[in-house]
Amino acid sequence: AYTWPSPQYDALEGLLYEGRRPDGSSLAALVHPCRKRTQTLASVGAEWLRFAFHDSATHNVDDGTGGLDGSLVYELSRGENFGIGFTQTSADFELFPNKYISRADVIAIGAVHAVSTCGGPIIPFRGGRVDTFVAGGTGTPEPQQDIDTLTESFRKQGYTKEDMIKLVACGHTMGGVRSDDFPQLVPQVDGKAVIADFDTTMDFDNKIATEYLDGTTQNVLVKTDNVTMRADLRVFESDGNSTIRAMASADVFQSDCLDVLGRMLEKVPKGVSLTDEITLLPEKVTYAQFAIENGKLVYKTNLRLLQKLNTNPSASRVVTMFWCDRAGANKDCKGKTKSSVTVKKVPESPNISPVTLKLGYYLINYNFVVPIDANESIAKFWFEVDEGDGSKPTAYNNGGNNYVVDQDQVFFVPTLSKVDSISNNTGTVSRRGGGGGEPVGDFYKSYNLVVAVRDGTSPSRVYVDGYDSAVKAYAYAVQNTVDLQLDSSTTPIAGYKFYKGVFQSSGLQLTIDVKADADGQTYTQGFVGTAPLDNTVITDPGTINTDKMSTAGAISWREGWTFSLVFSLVAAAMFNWSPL
Ligand code: HEM
Repeated sequence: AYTWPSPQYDALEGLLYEGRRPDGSSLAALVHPCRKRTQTLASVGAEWLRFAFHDSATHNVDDGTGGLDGSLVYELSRGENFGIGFTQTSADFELFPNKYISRADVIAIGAVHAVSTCGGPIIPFRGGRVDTFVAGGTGTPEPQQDIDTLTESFRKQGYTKEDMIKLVACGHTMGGVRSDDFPQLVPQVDGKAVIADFDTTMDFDNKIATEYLDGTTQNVLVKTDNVTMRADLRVFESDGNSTIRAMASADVFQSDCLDVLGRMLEKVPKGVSLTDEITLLPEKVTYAQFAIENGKLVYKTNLRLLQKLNTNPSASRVVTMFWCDRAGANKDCKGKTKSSVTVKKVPESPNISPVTLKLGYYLINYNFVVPIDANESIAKFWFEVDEGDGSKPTAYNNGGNNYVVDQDQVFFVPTLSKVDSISNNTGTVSRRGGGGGEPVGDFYKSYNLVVAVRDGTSPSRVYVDGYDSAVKAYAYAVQNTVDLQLDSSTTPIAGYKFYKGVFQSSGLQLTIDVKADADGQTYTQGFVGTAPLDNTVITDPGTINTDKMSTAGAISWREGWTFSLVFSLVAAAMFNWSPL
């Protein structure tokens, strides 16, 4: 079962169900709601699904090579990967990989979002795909191929003939053939580029099958006069139309697609093992960290709860964080337990991820900022949600383990750090495995990082391991270690002194592991984001209560009620959104 923290699970779950990076950049918003591109009017979802297929299609069951491994970005000059949709999709995806989410996982999550937002099933997602930086094998099917070649191509990918028919129907229910890419099949209209949709809807539905069967199909790969290019016709009739006939049922269509697309996303090279299925966490702790804000030491975190669509939590709900000190008279809650109510409630639109929306939920974040006395610090925390209706409060305590703060020796201080964009039009970067000489882009980022180290600790080394795979043109990830120096000019705050150093990255999603070697061990704050640094929105810490019991059921107080209610109204106004 899941326990916090599970950095890879947490990261994958976030991109899948929140649809965005921790800093707010949204992947899902590019495709949802089943969007068309402004310029080309192409279905973004169709482009993303095709992208996933073409990356996956190099899987070879005979030697275990290829599959969803991100190799497609190095294979775009091949005839079998023809089309502007691929270039646009690779640009969509390039911002989203990080240390725990490979480029191939982004491609798979993109396909899950695409199918789900256009009305298809929720394809179960497992993560852990491993990226390659070289082009893979060939063998992706092409429309001029005869049925034996097509069948062999799918066999090599690990599919039966029936699977092949299903996959083509499930893929070609979205999008179409472009005059730009296949002018011999689709002529321009009035001198303008067009897309000939495979069926009459943009949706992920059984129309691709029903229209084919009733003879009204507009699918170019069935109808074109250019008989050689009638790949879909050859595929669909290759078993006497029996599979496609079954798929005329809306239910069969959805369940067949769930099955074959699920398997398509799990075609990975031999040796890659995927995670368990990433399911939506009913409660999730995010952004847990020490911080120094307004010259004071605080501990910040966020409890994310699910809320059913079209419902609101009780207006009298009070969400409280409890914690035990790490040192002093109340160490490990031997004396008093501290608590503080949420300082801000932020409901998120269900639209943040089409998957969460389809599951029937939206998310509410309860932010906590609690003042910390460095001499007492914090050892572990948990939450209680009291609906204020007389029912027993619900405890969220990480399955009985509580949320453990593993160390307080070293942490990143965003509010004292800053980032500059530095123009850089001259350099080039080599793309691994070919291409080469890609422009670096117009700028790189220079991060002035400040890290707090507990006074009294005399570290032999304070350093930052940075990782950024969201780099232009799918070049190598930026990966570097920078040693930090004691900054004796900044007065220590709350028992912490500061170290600083500069990290440079041409990427767009730098995360850092902050480390201090001291007392014969390495203290680490892992996987910290570097946005928004000196633009961090600061919320004043809440008030500490020390006289409350810590066990669920024993809480009888209501202070903070008005406080939390006011904040929820402010949050609703600020975000100009309220749950339907
Ligand atoms: C026999 C195998 C297949 C052949 C010959 C084939 C061929 C094609 C061709 C020629 C296009 C038009 C591309 C363009 O104009 O840029 C296309 C589009 C598309 N294909 Fe396939 N395809 C096959 C299988 C699949 C599979 C298995 C999937 C996914 C499960 C898929 C998903 C798509 C999608 C979503 C589009 C629309 C893309 C868009 O509108 O941007 N295809 N396919």
